[in-house]
Amino acid sequence: MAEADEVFHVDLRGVVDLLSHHLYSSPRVYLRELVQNAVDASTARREHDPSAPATVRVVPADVSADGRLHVVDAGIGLDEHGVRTALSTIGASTKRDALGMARDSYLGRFGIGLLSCFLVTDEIAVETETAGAAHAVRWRGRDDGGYTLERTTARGTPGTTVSLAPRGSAAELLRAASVLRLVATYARHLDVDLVVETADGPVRCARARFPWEEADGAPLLGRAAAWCQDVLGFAPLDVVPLADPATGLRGYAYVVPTASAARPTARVYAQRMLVTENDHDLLPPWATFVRAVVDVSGLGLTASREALRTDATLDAVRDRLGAQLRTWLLRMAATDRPRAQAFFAVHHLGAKAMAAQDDAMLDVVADVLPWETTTGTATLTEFAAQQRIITYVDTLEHFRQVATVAAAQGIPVLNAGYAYDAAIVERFVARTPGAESRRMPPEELTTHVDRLDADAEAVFLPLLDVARAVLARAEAEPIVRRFRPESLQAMLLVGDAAERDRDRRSVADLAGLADGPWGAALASLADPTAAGPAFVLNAANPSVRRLAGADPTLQRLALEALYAHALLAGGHPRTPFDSALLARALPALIDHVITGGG
Ligand SMILES: Nc1ncnc2c1ncn2[C@@H]1O[C@H](COP(=O)(O)OP(=O)(O)OP(=O)(O)O)[C@@H](O)[C@H]1O
Repeated sequence: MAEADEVFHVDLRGVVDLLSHHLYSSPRVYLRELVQNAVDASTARREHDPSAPATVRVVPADVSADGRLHVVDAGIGLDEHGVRTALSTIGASTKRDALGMARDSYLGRFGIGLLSCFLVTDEIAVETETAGAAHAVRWRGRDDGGYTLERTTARGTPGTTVSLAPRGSAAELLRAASVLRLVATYARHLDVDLVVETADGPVRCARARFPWEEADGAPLLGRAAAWCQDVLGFAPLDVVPLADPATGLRGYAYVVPTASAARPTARVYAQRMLVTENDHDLLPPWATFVRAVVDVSGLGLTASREALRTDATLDAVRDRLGAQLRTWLLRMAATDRPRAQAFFAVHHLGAKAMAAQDDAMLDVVADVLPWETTTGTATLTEFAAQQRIITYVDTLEHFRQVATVAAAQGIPVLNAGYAYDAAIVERFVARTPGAESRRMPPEELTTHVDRLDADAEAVFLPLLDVARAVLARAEAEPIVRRFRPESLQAMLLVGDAAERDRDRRSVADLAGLADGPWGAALASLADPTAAGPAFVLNAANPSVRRLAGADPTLQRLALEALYAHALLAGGHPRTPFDSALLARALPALIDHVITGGG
């Protein structure tokens, strides 16, 4: 059989269903599409006749005489041929040029927007007329893909009226209250006279200016902040103007007043019509400290017009906007230190995320951001100026373990326990001539405290024996050292390997497996080289010295209480053994004291 060239067949009902019910996230978009068509028709007419009115009138279903919603424009209209080729052909649009490129002056482009009306109605009626036409055209399209077309008497003025009879479930969306809300959401910034008829008379709804268009002379932050409060619901800490001439983008990035780790959101308008209130692609992911509002003409939209199209242009715009935010931050840090400090106090996480990959930002963070150290608060630059080697611990837990003792001994240790900290320290050192860094394992602190001589240690040997028995299940090794502060009776130092080992035992304890065959399997996972946690008693502390001579029962109870206290003070994760000990240690000690040890 000879090869025949055939074309696809289209199941019209399926296509209409797909493009109306499944493309859009909500039936609310029907009004946006109708207003958009009316605005485009007005724009097209004014290209030939600049004095023509740019008026769009919406008559909600509960206000009109016939119970239907009407959108009336004085736009270019369609003749019979236009109705057949544009309105009755799915995917055809008059808003593209000969090459199929969307024209910048129009909002529409795909030739499917009208179908979104089938989300709220079973039939779309259009009455339309072009300038000087002998007659008008009435078209009715049904959601099964069929339509009728007839000529009607010309009114003598061009324009189009689209009418929708509400479908039961969506009727609410065609009533005045919803229409006003939808118009305020999507269309309040459009440059047309958009009027919604209500029972109380016509309401003018558009022509709102964007905050960057306000020219009332008030300072930038004040006037932009009012808009931000009104639309986004918060008072911004600062405002960063955004502009991208290549895509006609203008906007503001508002610095949010509270710390946030979420991806930055942008409220995006395209040619003044709202696209999305929640875009996550326009700004770089590290810009967690802002929420943006932009209007753009040169970025592609998805077919539902509810999101920016992710493509190379969007990637390039994102980079350029990121550069603008970065420049703003760097300039602020260089020229207005108090403001920069206020910014960093809230947004250190976002700034650190940037600094972890950007050298200029790293310099700012090193210079401005305060870090917690055992010798007080300092910037990285200050700390490095005092210490040749930056000693740091890289978890919060480790810092809690070492902070008191290191502070008392004057050992400078930096808390690099938050996200990005350790990476920033390493990058800073790599960029700073002569600087070095060293990550300190917490158990190393025992080498910074004084050992006792054999005679002094002998006094504590019986106490250490009791401690060993008490802490056998905790597998903590009791030792005695002399260290400052004298007021600290004991500390618990858990190193990396010991931490892993504690986790393993915690699992076994919880599952009740410690003594069965699984216990042996888990035990075999233990790191044989692991130094267990060190429970360090302070020989410089008077209570500990007295405890060395106390009776064994009091020693046992007091040691349990000291261990419990060290656990809490170090903020260590607890094994079930620890929890049980924590629950009983203090009550048992109190009991013992009250009953006089009897
Ligand atoms: N109010 C109107 N006045 C004049 N022509 C209109 C009107 N509404 C629709 N049309 C014509 O019908 C065509 C199809 O409209 P439709 O809304 O389906 O698609 P579009 O606006 O071209 O693109 P998009 O799918 O992006 O909305 C338009 O291109 C336009 O030619």
